[in-house]
Amino acid sequence: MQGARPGVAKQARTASVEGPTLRRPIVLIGLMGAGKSSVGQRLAERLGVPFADSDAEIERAAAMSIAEIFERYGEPHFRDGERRVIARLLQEPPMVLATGGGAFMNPETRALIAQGATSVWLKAGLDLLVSRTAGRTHRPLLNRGNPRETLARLIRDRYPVYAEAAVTVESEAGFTHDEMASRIIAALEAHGAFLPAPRDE
Ligand SMILES: Nc1ncnc2c1ncn2[C@@H]1O[C@H](COP(=O)(O)OP(=O)(O)O)[C@@H](O)[C@H]1O
Ligand SMILES: O=C(O)C1=C[C@@H](OP(=O)(O)O)[C@@H](O)[C@H](O)C1
Ligand SMILES: [Mg+2]
Repeated sequence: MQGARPGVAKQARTASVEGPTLRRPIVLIGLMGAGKSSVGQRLAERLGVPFADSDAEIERAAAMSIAEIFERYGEPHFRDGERRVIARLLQEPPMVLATGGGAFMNPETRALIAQGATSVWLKAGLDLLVSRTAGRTHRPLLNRGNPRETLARLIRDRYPVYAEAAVTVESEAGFTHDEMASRIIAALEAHGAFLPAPRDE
């Protein structure tokens, strides 16, 4: 496996010096605006592992934006691609994977994540989600109707399912991206998501 992916090789080389080694991939779940993509990137840097975002992977594979995929092929087509992309990424060496907000609602994806990864729910309240998604047009579900009402409905529908995540971290206003990454690392430590550091003697 050595050298298979630069980020993983770096993690293996530096684990005892720089930081903890992941037992399994970390999968970030939560609603639109919770910080999965941006905090996930920071978290991966801090852990010295690769980062992937299922939305970005789908866009790259389809060579079009998510909004275009929804418009041209419909949401079910997007969901199918999302399920396949996540299944593929979970085969790779441990990384931080940010998913799109709907991914964990798929029972097959949820089962794969439960078997092969540590899921982290970035749990945020309605006001924060509304403010962090306002003025952006790349999320098709929020481009129609009233975004606050849509997000409130998604909280009702999805939070009972997101609650199945292995770890929950509250995403609150006032915490920077880096502070959120620190909170996630602390929660992962408490959960036992890292291998014990090798002893020097
Ligand atoms: N802790 C934070 N502090 C400040 N801004 C944040 C924080 N977390 C997320 N954001 C911002 O909120 C927006 C949505 O975040 P994003 O990572 O795209 O969320 P998600 O992937 O969960 O939809 C982005 O502009 C991001 O920079
Ligand atoms: O919640 C959802 O169903 C969606 C969330 C989006 O990702 P983010 O949660 O990263 O915004 C993206 O996958 C798509 O627009 C659908
Ligand atoms: Mg995202």
